[in-house]
Amino acid sequence: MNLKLRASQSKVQEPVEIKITGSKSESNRLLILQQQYPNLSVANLSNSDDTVHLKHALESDAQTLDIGHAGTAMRFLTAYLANQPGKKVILTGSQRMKERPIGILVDALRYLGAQIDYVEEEGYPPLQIEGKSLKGGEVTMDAGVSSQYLSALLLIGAQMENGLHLRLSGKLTSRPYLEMTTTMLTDIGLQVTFEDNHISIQPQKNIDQVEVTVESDWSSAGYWYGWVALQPAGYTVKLSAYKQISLQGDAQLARIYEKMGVKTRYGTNEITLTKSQEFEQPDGLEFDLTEQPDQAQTIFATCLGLGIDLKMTGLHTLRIKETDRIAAMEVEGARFRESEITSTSNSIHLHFPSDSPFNKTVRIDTYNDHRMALAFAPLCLKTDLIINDAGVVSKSYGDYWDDLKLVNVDITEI
Ligand SMILES: O=C(O)C1=C[C@@H](OP(=O)(O)O)[C@@H](O)[C@H](O)C1
Ligand SMILES: C=C(OP(=O)(O)O)C(=O)O
Repeated sequence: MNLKLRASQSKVQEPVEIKITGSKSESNRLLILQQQYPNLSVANLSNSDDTVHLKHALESDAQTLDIGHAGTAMRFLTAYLANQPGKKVILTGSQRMKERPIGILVDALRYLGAQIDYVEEEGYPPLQIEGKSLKGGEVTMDAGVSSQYLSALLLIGAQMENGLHLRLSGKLTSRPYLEMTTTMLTDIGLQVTFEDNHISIQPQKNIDQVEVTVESDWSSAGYWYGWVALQPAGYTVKLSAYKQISLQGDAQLARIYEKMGVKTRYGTNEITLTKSQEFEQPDGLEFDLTEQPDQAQTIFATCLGLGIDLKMTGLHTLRIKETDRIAAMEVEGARFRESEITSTSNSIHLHFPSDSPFNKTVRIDTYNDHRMALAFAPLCLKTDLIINDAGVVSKSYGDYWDDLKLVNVDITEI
């Protein structure tokens, strides 16, 4: 499905209210925990494809489980299934999933006694997993490639006879996601400590009855920050259901987007985003996104729209996500207006030699990456925009196109 988007900058009006589905990161952790601790109940689960895939995989008796493009589901299921005696499955995913490394997690699980074999290429899915009752204990893992490997192991930590003592080596990446995991474990009643580079989880097979409500997805809120940033002063939208104190690292969007003129007001379970009257556009911005990797495309598209020079660092995980996101930004970003875009293995620079106009109609590819479509869509405020394979958004935010219609974006299938 290819979509054409047209929009004009809105007059200041009564704010539209958008309700965004639950966080996919919180939901995916809770599904794995719920399977091991049936006393846990969950409200406001994400309706994203990734969460639905994980839920189906956990409920399935099939011998082959295909989790599509869902990276966290792949990593979390690998650890979970490895600790399920009697289970024998092949865990696989999309072609891209077969290119996303998993060796660090498999090595750690094997070290703890797991039976996992590579079906095709060493270090990559698909995996053949024969579940065992793992004893747990001490293990060291490289923390610099993906925090998902660490979270995967932590989620089964308390179910192992000796618990888990995890030592992190290297420079930790995506820290807020790891802290989300340790906090959630503590919140449901498990004993966890996280000091320096050492995380310990005490063994515990059962918990008391507890209900957790998933906060809405802050990564999805990012596209609304981008949308508001490109509007005239005074423009407002309301998003629910959000809290000021969040488990999600992307809640830092409120601080990040102040620099692009968006103010955040926190209400009861909602946030109000307003384009500031006082905003003076900076010539250039610089962000280290080691802790908010999923916002790279969003910030890039906003700066492209506003004409702000941008330097983003800390992007080393982007090359192994749904697509090589640094390469995708470089190629697709260049379609909008004259600019210089350069990159390294872990950074991207956007520079405007002059105040260049937008090309009349722009068509972008999305590379099976939801965040390419989600992040670039607000640029329809600047030019008529055609998004190829726009259905990709369902990986995290399937209601996006309907929500954009609420703010008067004219969307047609072409
Ligand atoms: O644990 C999680 O829920 C996630 C961790 C991050 O991955 P990395 O740790 O690989 O950067 C993030 O990019 C991903 O969207 C979700
Ligand atoms: C990187 C992402 O997801 P995953 O790694 O779970 O596929 C994402 O949603 O941006």
